[in-house]
Amino acid sequence: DEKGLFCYNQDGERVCGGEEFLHLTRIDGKEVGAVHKLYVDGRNLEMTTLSLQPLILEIPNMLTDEECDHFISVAKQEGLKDSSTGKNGGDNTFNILDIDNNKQLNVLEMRVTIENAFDVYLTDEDILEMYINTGIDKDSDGNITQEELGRIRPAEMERYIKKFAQLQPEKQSRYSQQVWLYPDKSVDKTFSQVQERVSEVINLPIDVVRLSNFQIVKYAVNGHYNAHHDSSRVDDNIPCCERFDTRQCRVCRYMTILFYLNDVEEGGETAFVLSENDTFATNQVEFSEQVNLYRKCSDTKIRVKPSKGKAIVWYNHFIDPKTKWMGSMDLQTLHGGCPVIKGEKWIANFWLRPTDDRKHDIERIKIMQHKMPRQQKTEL
Ligand SMILES: O=C(O)CCC(=O)C(=O)O
Ligand SMILES: [Fe+2]
Repeated sequence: DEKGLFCYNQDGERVCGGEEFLHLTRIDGKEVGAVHKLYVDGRNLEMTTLSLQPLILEIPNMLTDEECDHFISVAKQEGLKDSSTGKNGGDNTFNILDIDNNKQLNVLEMRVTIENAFDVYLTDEDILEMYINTGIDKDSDGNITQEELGRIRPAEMERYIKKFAQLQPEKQSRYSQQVWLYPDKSVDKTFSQVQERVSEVINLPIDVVRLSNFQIVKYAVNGHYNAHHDSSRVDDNIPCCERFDTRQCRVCRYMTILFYLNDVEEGGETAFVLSENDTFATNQVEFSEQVNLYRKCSDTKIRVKPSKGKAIVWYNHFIDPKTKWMGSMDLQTLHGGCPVIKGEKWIANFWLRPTDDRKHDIERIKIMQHKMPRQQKTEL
């Protein structure tokens, strides 16, 4: 029945309609500390507003202990691999960031150059040590001239930095292991059940919730993830990666639902770097020391403590008032994972992936519905 294709829950009622019916929703967080009580899947849940700018909501016990254990065991079965941010050289070229344009690199400029090219966060001491070990700073003045830079080949530099990052993995921007689960289909009962629950709790149509990916991440001691955005700025010239399979595409994730799968003995909070009253330019912060949660975690105002089964939810994008679909990115969602101090930390990232192209997303949903007949709740 074409007319009943798209359904969502409204005040506990399931309502369905045609294409024009499908829309994105955004929860009204009301005020910080506001608690919204829910009864879902036979359990009482509470959703608390942690912040309005950016909008962050917390739902303790959204997953049961059994569900958490299940996801960890599936992840272990599939096998976890070292995470990477995809920004770690590889082509033996990199941009030299001579910020003051004086044709030489001071220690700060070298630090930023390396961060940008290899995603490795060195201290000033590490950089001076590199100068000594590679002999690049011929006159030992701490400044690298063009001539001195010419003494080292990019490949050699890359090898040095990579070796360094291997020996001190906490200096990478992201130090964790991960695995993607259930690409496209929700063959796993627990997973489809969780999708249904997410749809009810955040009041988003199940079909939109199913446009998602699911990633399990494990952090050991010192594991962390520097502050970043989960999505990207809207850019009409670059399509979302879901729309065209081109190399030049951007990651588009309307929402993030982050589940904590275990209790962490110490550390491992999720930190939001830009909160409520910060009026400074978010563009600047992205490239400042503040993103370096490995060193700066205790400076952040909003820090969420992991707790088994808890979910935190935030909206990486606003809703476009015209299209009622995914609008501009909320720059204040800049966040990351603080270093684990004791124990290990397991999380599941559940990324909702509508793009800024509503028409195309409707096609994606139709294809998905066609491939995967809607399961009845009683079968789950
Ligand atoms: O580990 C955390 O608390 C945050 C993880 C995160 O931001 C991510 O995986 O994108
Ligand atoms: Fe993230």
